[in-house]
Amino acid sequence: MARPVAGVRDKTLIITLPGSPKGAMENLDAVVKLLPHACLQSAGGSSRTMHAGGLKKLEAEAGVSSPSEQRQPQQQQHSHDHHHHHHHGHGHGHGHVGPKAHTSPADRPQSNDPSAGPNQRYRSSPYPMLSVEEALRQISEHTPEPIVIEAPVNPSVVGSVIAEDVFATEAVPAYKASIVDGYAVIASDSPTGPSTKGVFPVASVTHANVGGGLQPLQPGTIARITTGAPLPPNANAVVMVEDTVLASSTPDGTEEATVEILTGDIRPGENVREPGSDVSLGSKILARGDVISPVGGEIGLLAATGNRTVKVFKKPRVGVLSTGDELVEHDDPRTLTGGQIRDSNRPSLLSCLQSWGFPTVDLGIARDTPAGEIEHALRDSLRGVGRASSSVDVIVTTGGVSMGELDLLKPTIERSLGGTIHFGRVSMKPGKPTTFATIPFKEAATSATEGTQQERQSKLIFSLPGNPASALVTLNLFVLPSLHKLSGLGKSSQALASKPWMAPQLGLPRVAVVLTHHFPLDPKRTEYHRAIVTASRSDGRLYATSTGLGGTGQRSSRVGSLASANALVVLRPGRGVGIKGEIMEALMMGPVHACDTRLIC
Ligand SMILES: Nc1nc2c(c(=O)[nH]1)N[C@H]1C(S)=C(S)[C@@H](COP(=O)(O)OP(=O)(O)OC[C@H]3O[C@@H](n4cnc5c(N)ncnc54)[C@H](O)[C@@H]3O)O[C@H]1N2
Ligand code: MOO
Ligand SMILES: [Mg+2]
Repeated sequence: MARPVAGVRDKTLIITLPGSPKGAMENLDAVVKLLPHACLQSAGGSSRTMHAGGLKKLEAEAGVSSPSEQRQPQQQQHSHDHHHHHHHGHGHGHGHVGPKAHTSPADRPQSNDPSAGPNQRYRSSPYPMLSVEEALRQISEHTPEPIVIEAPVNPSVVGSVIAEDVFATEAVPAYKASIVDGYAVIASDSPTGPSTKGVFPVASVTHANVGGGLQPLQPGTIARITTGAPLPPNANAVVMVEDTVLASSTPDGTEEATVEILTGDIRPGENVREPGSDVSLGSKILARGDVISPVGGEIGLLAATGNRTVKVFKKPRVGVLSTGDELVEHDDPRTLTGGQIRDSNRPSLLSCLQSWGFPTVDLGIARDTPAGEIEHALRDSLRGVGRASSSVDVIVTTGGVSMGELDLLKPTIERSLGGTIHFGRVSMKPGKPTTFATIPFKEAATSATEGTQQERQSKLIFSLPGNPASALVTLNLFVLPSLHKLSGLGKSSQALASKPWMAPQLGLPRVAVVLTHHFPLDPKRTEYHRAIVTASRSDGRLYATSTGLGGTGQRSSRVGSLASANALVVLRPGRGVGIKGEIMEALMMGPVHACDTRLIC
């Protein structure tokens, strides 16, 4: 309901906008086309002289460029929100200021309403171009705090982050246990005490799974024992079977009667694990912020200490939706016709998300036409109906975010779902039209920080560009850090404070790599060049080799640029090339290969 308020003081035009980002955008939209004109007027130009041909001169004096100049720098980074489309139409010689008076098509108010006709369609993007860093900051700011759940200790919990310190509910071992197979003995510390060397009657046999009620060991006797079995009362050491020989058998020949121990060097405690010596009862075994890794060590600790469940941060559920009339299921046996293409983004993105350990929901393909199909698919996935059996936390869509008339994601999010688009363009290659939005949604949840009931206010939507390489690169670059934050990664932990090298970072790990050849640079956008990073076996350095150079090698339609790639080399904008031998930053998407440096350099 808010309206922009405007006034002029001296030669300064002052406009106030409402506080909410959505309201500010809408209000700015309403006035932005008039701003150059208003600036010129407030700077002293009269409407009449401007339209009598003095406009160009005044524009030059006021530092406002003409429409043709305006189209050039669209890919530059902008430190503040401003729109481009408002400059279109100047120089057309209209008579009055105000939307109603516009006569030429380019002067008409522009809108993101998909049903708007050609007169009102945007001809330049109204979304400011953000730097990658600013886009990541927006994502971090609008990604909600993680939620705590109690999960069973089993392989499904791998990849989760511990939400509360965990303590041993049982000691390991719970009893005095033998470390070897051999004979439990009563050893002495004293040089004058009885020696373990000699022939001894074998009093009993103890296996690892013996129940209670072991007979105490009498001095002068020994007991056969297996690895891990409890020592009989009185026994304090174990002699390895290798240090003994059979002296005599029972009359029926089925058992040992006496055994000779060949060593006299056995001390009390030898080959014995004291109760709690691996993990003491009540000790802290895992700290808040620790990750339950696929290596198995953390699960092992939880299982060994009697923790049947564990408090972890809930992993976000991610829905993946492809959009576009041209898309055909990748496994459809029919021959493609016309402009049909295989939906490669969905299988590729779902695989990537699953490999990161997140539960996924395949939301299928939503057609651009009939109108409303995309909206319904998004609504269903948020409500947990249709293809999503329960509500998703994050939606990833591909396609429909650029400037085409069937690029419907942005208007659907804003107009139909009441969402807020935090950014709609990023200065990067590939991935320029990447869009990030939040949609209001209420769900009862337990706050990670308070431990109390609170409402999770919004769901996240990442609308990635349809071009396959763009979709996969932006999934890695933008969606992963958000999923990491939602999973509780990076939550403080005392254990981590003492091991700073272990501090988990959000998103892909960053490393320095040596270029094995020249890499071309984009003059304006930061490029995420798909590459294979190998670790040299000889000099301890990492080397990056492109997955494809030349005209089409890194084209954003070429998903093959990601086949065999394990890294994105970050190439800042510039002229010329990144030189062979230069050190650049790379983001690791997969494991490093080991190689012989001579093969690549
Ligand atoms: N006038 C402008 N046109 C374009 C701009 C621009 O700034 N101004 N940006 C270009 C860039 S950069 C990209 S990236 C693409 C982004 O396109 P959209 O996100 O709108 O995606 P679509 O138009 O739906 O499709 C683009 C391309 O990708 C193919 N596609 C879509 N979905 C899939 C899928 N699931 N699997 C495989 N391939 C898919 C689609 O068929 C198109 O070929 O816009 C440029 N245009
Ligand atoms: O920014 Mo686009 O993703 O280059 O093709
Ligand atoms: Mg498009």
